[in-house]
Amino acid sequence: MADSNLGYLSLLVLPPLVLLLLLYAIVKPRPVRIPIKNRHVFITGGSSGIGLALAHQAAREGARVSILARDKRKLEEAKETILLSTGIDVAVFAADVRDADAVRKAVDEAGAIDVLVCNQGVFVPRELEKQELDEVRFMLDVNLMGSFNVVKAALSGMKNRTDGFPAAIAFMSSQAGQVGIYGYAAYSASKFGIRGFAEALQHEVIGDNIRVSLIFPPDTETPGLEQENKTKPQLTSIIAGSSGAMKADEVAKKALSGIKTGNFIVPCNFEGRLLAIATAGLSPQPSFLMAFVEVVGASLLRIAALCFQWNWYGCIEKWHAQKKQ
Ligand SMILES: NC(=O)C1=CN([C@@H]2O[C@H](COP(=O)(O)OP(=O)(O)OC[C@H]3O[C@@H](n4cnc5c(N)ncnc54)[C@H](OP(=O)(O)O)[C@@H]3O)[C@@H](O)[C@H]2O)C=CC1
Ligand SMILES: CCCCCCCCCCCCCCCC(=O)[C@@H](N)CO
Repeated sequence: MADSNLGYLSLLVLPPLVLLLLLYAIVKPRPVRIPIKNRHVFITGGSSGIGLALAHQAAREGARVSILARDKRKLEEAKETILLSTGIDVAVFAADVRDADAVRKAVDEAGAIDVLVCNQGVFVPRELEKQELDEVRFMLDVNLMGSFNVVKAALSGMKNRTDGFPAAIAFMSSQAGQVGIYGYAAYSASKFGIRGFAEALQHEVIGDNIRVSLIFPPDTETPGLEQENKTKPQLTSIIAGSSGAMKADEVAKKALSGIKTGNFIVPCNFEGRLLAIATAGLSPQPSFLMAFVEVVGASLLRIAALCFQWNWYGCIEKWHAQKKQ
């Protein structure tokens, strides 16, 4: 009797244990700690919202911080508030990420970067039928091509660093970069594009001990969101409301801790963790425990994903029915 109980027990315990061991052996790139203190953190879009919160936090943790954005006045304001609250003097660079030469000049002047955060972003949600191609191009240029310009400018300096510590390149994506959403055709495309960029880039920079991170925030209270909300289609708000809103400070905290642990996928809230498992795909995963959750959770989360789609398509149908009345 005792023997058969033991048999059942081992049948229950052994498979997950073997799976855990297997995942422990195979996950790559291996886990790392990326130090921030006394290192150069360069943040694009660091004059407002999430980027500004991140600049504050990095400065508070003893990093040397540089921020880049277009508007000189906002940059100076950011510099002032960070100096007041942390005593750290951040370097500011006025440039448009769409201008590759201006970006290169700023990055050269700033000096070799240890932690690069491509956070700049623009978002104008609108049905594609009502959106001009100029607006589509604007989002793709700033969010996607802009990130290429920044990484291209920073890469050789990052590879040639001499302190021996691992470095990081992080991208501020969005949950709209994990699932396409009504009103975000261009925006989602720009953020999905960044994911392909990041996955490929990680292959190319791992040999230089550089870790790539993708951060996926939900709606976050920032000046950008306030602006966006003025013209957001109702259905966009309804669907995006499936994920709870966050404060910029909270997102910055999650982002920085994800970057420091070298995680490729960095979710920011509970819904974000579900999304990360549901969309794990072929992304790298340094944590064997997270890999275990992904493997075990995959089919269950596919069902959850289909329930969300059922709900969203229901909202869209209802909205169309109301419009017809
Ligand atoms: N807020 C939200 O709900 C969410 C935001 N995100 C992402 O987070 C990032 C930051 O968003 P958020 O903080 O809300 O945005 P904000 O609009 O508050 O700030 C955007 C920052 O990017 C800079 N920026 C914009 N365009 C350019 C450009 N062409 N060249 C250089 N800098 C530029 C802005 O400065 P300036 O205008 O002076 O250039 C500003 O510093 C974006 O990538 C966004 O897509 C993701 C999910 C949710
Ligand atoms: C399998 C389970 C799934 C779980 C939940 C799915 C929830 C999806 C919500 C997506 C919200 C997108 C917000 C985009 C915010 C943004 O980027 C704009 N504010 C522009 O900045």
